Amino acid sequence: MLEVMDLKKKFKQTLAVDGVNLYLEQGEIVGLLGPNGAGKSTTISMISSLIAPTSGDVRYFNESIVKKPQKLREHLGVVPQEIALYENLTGRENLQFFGKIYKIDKNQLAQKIEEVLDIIGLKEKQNALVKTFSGGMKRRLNIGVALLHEPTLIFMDEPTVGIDPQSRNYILETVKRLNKEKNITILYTSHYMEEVEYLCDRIYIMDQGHIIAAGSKDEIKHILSAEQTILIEAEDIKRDWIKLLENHPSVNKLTAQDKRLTLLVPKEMDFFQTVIETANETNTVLKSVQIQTPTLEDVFLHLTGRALRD
Ligand SMILES: Nc1ncnc2c1ncn2[C@@H]1O[C@H](COP(=O)(O)OP(=O)(O)OP(=O)(O)O)[C@@H](O)[C@H]1O
Repeated sequence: MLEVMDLKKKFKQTLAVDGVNLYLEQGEIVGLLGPNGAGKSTTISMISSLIAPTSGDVRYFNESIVKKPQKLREHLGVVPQEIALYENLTGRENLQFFGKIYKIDKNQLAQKIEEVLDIIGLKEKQNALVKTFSGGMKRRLNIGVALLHEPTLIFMDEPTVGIDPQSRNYILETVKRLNKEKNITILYTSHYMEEVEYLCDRIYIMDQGHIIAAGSKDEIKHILSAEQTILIEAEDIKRDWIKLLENHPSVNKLTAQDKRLTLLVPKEMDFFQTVIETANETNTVLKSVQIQTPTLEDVFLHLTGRALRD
C-alpha cells in the first residue's frame, strides 16, 4: 500500500532522516519506535507529504506522493504530536471547523461528527470549551479531527505523550478498534515500547535517522535469542562492582540506574554465581536477581548501547 524508499531529510547541518526504507500493507498496525530525536516525526511529515524529502521516494499504491500527493491526502488522517485545536471553541465546534476545511458535505458532516464523538468518547463533553479539557481529552479530540474524512490510513505521532493512564488506555483501545472494525491501516509512532508491543503487528526501530531493526515482535526479539537479560536490585550500586561486571568477558551490555543493574550475557551462561561472587567481593547487598526473556527495550539496548528513554 505504501512504500518508503531510501528517504533522507537534511536540515542545514542535521541529517534528521538518513536512508529510511519501510512499507505498510493494508490492514496492518505498524510501529515506529525510537527515542526522542530519532527522526520519527520528520519521517511521518515526509510520508504525509507535509515536507519534501531531500532525496528518496514515497509510493502510495505505486505512485510517487512526492510528485502526486493528492490521492494519499484524500485517504490519509494524520494525528500530529502537537495538539492542533482551537482552545476557545468547543469540542464540537472544532470538529465542525475542521470538517469544513476537509470540505465534507454539510449534512454528512453532522452525522460524521456524531460518529467521531462516539469513537473518541467525548459525546458528553462536546459542548465544553477545549481550554477546559484535560490533556487526554485534547489528544482524543485531536484523533477525532483526523477521523472526520473517513481515512483508510492513519499516521499517529506519539498520541499518548503526557497524558493520564486512563486516557492512554482509551487511546490504545481506540487504535485497536479502528484497525479491527474499520480495517484502517495505522502507522503508530512512539517511544514507549510497551505501547508498540501491545498494538503493532510489525515494528521498525529507529535511531539517529536510521532504521536499526525491522520485523514482527518475535523476529525482533529473536535478535537477542542468543542472550539473556539479568536484572539485579541491590541496596547500593558501587562503582567498583560495576567495573568488575563491565570487565567480565561474558557481559555484552551493562546499564546502571539508581539501585538497579541490567546485564546482557550469553544465554548458555550460568551467570548467577558470578553476580553473587562479585557482589560479595565489593560488599554489595543484593535485593533480587532475575533472569528475563528479552523485551524490545533490551533489543534497543543491544543495538545502540543506550536505553530507549535516556
Ligand atoms: N525543522 C527542523 N529544523 C532543524 N532541525 C530539525 C527540524 N525538525 C527536526 N529537526 C532535527 O531532526 C532530528 C530528528 O527530529 P524528529 O522530531 O524527527 O525526531 P523524533 O524521533 O520525532 O523525536 P521526538 O519524539 O522528540 O519528536 C532532531 O535532531 C531534530 O532536532
